[in-house]
Amino acid sequence: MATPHIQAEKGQIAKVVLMPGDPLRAKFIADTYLEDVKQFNSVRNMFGFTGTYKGKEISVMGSGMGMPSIGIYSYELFKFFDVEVIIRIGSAGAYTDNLNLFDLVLAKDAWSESSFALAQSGYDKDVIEPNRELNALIADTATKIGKTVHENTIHSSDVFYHEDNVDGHVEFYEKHGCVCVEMESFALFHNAQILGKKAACLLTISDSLVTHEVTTAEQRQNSFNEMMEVALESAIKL
Ligand SMILES: O=P(O)(O)O[C@H]1O[C@H](CO)[C@@H](O)[C@H]1O
Ligand SMILES: O=c1cc[nH]c(=O)[nH]1
Repeated sequence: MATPHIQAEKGQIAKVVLMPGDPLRAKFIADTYLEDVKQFNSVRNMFGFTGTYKGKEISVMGSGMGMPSIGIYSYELFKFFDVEVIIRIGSAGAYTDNLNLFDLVLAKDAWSESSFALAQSGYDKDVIEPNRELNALIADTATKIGKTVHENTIHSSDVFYHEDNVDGHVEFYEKHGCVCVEMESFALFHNAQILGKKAACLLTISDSLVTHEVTTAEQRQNSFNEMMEVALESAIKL
């Protein structure tokens, strides 16, 4: 049955969903990698598609930016559409010069200042883990297809633009061990845990807060092929 934000019937969404923030990246993945594609959502232009990859049914859907947004979509997918696994595939800003543009990071866990989990379920800690078995599968898949992934703690932030009087990338790296920043995983991992489902987060470095190198908006939409291939090759083993 459709929810306020997803206009699909249960059987139209696969058990495994790949979830970029950008709905146009979801469309790019469906157009580039999936066969027999059917669109299942266009509410608020948050595009969702189901198709097959190497014969396995997979869905791909945008999450929007930030925890309130992915909090809604991931909750509805897990709770009302029987989705079992969500692999977020996002962009991230590097907090260390050990990471270069286009490097892949697999979130070992997500540290956050967000009140999302506290408000949602009373969870009062600031770190949440993804599903460990799913992470092991993704790391193993990456190795098998010749891609390097850095498995580290990430910062899942509520804020894209910080003022100078509060902690910035140096402090997030030194105090909390976060190697890069994105804005959704903490809420995704939380929803997966409270609903007994599985989630992971694979990221491509799109810019560096240390060196100030950046990728373009077009590259962020279309050029994250290595991450997409690791996610797809992992998804067919689930
Ligand atoms: O590229 P996506 O998946 O949107 O991820 C990152 O990019 C957005 C900020 O530009 C935030 O959503 C952040 O998490
Ligand atoms: O959340 C994000 C994503 C990419 N780059 C950043 O600086 N922040």
